[in-house]
Amino acid sequence: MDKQLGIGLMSGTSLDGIDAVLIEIEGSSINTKVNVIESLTHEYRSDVRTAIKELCDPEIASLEKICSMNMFLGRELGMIVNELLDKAGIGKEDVLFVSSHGQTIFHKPVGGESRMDVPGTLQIGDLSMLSEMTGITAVGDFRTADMSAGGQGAPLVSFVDYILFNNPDRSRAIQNIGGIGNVTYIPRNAKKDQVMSFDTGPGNMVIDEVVYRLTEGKQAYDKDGRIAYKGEVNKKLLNKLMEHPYFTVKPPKTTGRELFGSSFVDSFMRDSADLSFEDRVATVTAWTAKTIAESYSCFIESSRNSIDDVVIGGGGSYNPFLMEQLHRYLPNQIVYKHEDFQLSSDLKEAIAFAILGYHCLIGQSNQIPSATGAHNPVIMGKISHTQQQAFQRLNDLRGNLH
Ligand SMILES: Nc1ncnc2c1ncn2[C@@H]1O[C@H](COP(=O)(O)OP(=O)(O)OP(=O)(O)O)[C@@H](O)[C@H]1O
Ligand SMILES: CC(=O)N[C@H]1[C@@H]2OC[C@@H](O2)[C@@H](O)[C@@H]1O[C@H](C)C(=O)O
Repeated sequence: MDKQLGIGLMSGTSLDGIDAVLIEIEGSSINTKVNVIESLTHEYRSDVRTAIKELCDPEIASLEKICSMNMFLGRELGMIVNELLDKAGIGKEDVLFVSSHGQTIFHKPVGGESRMDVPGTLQIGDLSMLSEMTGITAVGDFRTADMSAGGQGAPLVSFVDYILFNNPDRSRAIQNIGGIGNVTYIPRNAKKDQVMSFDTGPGNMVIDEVVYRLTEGKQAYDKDGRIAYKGEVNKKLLNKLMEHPYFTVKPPKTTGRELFGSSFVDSFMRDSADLSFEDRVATVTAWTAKTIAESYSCFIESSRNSIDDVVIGGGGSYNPFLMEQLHRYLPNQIVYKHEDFQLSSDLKEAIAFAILGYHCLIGQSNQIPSATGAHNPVIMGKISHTQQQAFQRLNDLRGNLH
């Protein structure tokens, strides 16, 4: 089959904005080959970020605002795709698909007591709007398919980590530090069903919120760890933070703003009231690193499993204080960044969702049940065309597949 052009869009839980990447893709599953052609990052305006953050809080979110934001983000995604194509000098008629993660506003991987209280997840940024704005087939809404098969609906990037990092001689933990942290563990020479994955806990989410509050909204994150470097880690508070019940839950497990969002930071602010601004930031940053390292020793390392390499990605890899702490807590592993493997930490998830979307279109499973806890493999994703020509391009590809 020929190489195809596709676009991946990632709007992650840190709410920093939207990453867009134009790729060339060929092959499938473990033989997938990807080449990045162009990319861009669109930062959310602060009013958009605040509005989305409100939608993540069930106490203040309204149905009307969720519906409007779904269409608004679909339009934003469409504008970004059109901008990316202009930048690359490529016309929509040459692009097979755009695959979008969507903006998670709620994620509940485990149900409750009542019959109707089943697991659910919602990623907004409407696919019809995206397809209509671009004239390209849009793919998205991946997580519900995994949940339908009994999975946690995350981490989905595990499928792509297995393709990119599987190695005959090295066992690897691929660690994303976005809003939330998640890891994919790939033993040496792993078969797909030996891959394990789970959310380790907070990524930058708590650091960002603490910085945002203490700078009264002037700073959205601790750029280059500058604030943390000026502080000291408070051991007593660090140990108290480690007592959060999420860290004792066995994988597969996922989390989000529901556990580590506003209410969590409210209690952190109370518990740390007598510390300086810098000490508070240093402590949450060290804690973030420690949760990652301890999740490996509790849930990955055993008499059968060991980790040779840790490969850090996501925005947290740009925070040197956080990276130093990770080195400190992981003395027995070689700690790399995605860039050491010629992959941009910023773009990795957008590339990953392009790969997931492509597999959906060609009808191949794009998920690893042992990673998400699903009982069987599924093809994740939903497809929207809105325009005849977009549908026709996909139909031609499918004709070539047979
Ligand atoms: N130079 C930097 N110094 C410190 N932190 C940084 C730097 N650059 C990025 N970050 C952190 O990375 C975050 C963004 O990370 P990323 O884009 O990986 O998150 P995401 O994709 O939204 O999250 P997720 O993977 O959870 O969905 C920012 O909010 C910030 O905290
Ligand atoms: C529900 C949701 O959006 N989860 C995200 C979040 O952000 C990081 C972590 O928690 C991860 O498990 C997941 O995203 C990545 C892209 C994934 O599914 O692999």
